[in-house]
Amino acid sequence: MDNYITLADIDNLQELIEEALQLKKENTAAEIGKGKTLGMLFFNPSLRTRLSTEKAAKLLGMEVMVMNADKDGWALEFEDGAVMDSTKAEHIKEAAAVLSEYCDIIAVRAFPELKDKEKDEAELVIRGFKKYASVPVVNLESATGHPLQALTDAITISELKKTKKPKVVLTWAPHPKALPQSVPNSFAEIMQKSDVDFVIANPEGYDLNPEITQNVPVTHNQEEALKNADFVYVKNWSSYTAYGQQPKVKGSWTFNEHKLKITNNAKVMHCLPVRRNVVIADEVLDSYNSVVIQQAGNRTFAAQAVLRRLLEE
Ligand SMILES: NCCC[C@H](NC(=O)CCC(=O)O)C(=O)O
Ligand SMILES: NC(=O)OP(=O)(O)O
Repeated sequence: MDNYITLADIDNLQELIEEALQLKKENTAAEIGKGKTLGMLFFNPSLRTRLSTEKAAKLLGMEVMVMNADKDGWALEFEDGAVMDSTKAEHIKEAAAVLSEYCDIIAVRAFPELKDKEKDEAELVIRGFKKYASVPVVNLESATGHPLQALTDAITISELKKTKKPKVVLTWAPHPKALPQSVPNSFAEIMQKSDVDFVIANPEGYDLNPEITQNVPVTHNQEEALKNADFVYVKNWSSYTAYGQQPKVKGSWTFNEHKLKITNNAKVMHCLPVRRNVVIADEVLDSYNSVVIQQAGNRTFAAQAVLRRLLEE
């Protein structure tokens, strides 16, 4: 593996899932990362990604450096040929090259601004690092994807499934803020690479990028979709068509006990952080059906499997 920027960087998903589960079982420190450094740059907040990736790197024997790039770093310019006479002090060309002098792997989190679809889809930050770094680059959630989260999600489903081909529903839920499509995009992508019966339920106006969802059935009827579900992945996202906006929604989409009862006693997933009683009701999050903590725990092993692949190159 040369980089981990999108799920297309995984050549054999099943193998990577099995490796991660093996790492979970072994839980022993390795030597492969000895003398190597992971540098993580965060342009947005994080709890899980930051700590699970740091833990994963340390389990592999790596040193870790973390920077809150939005607060502590120089404002970066990404445009080629820019005349830098305004607020941006450093160009990505130098920043990525210099980081490559200090780090053996660079990992970056950079959310979308959700104002300009074309700009967000250009993935200037993560692609800028890829272009100008001379070491592997890892996506810690970018404008359009969160592949470490998706790998974790696939690992968790693989661990918990009771049938060969479980029914998995990705359902939209309300949220007070406009959120990225990154998590649902990557989840939809990884489910299409998995042996599952996959359906997406979202209100009108919230269909994800059709280039990502492709032939996945999309329904605007949440209750219909939830019937017989073995796994329900609850997540809010802002509109893709009315880009970054939050069009008015009919009915209640909060995932509560009533919705859970429609399913086949489904395991309930969420990437976290979750707004309780807006996205998912307490009665569900605090029930046996919720696997969000196990899911977050698996972030370590997903990151460990990916970092190990990158170190092996
Ligand atoms: N990395 C996991 C989710 C990150 C982000 N959620 C958030 O920003 C939630 C913030 C809040 O609830 O205020 C998202 O949906 O992509
Ligand atoms: N799920 C996830 O990426 O969590 P953080 O935003 O806390 O890293």
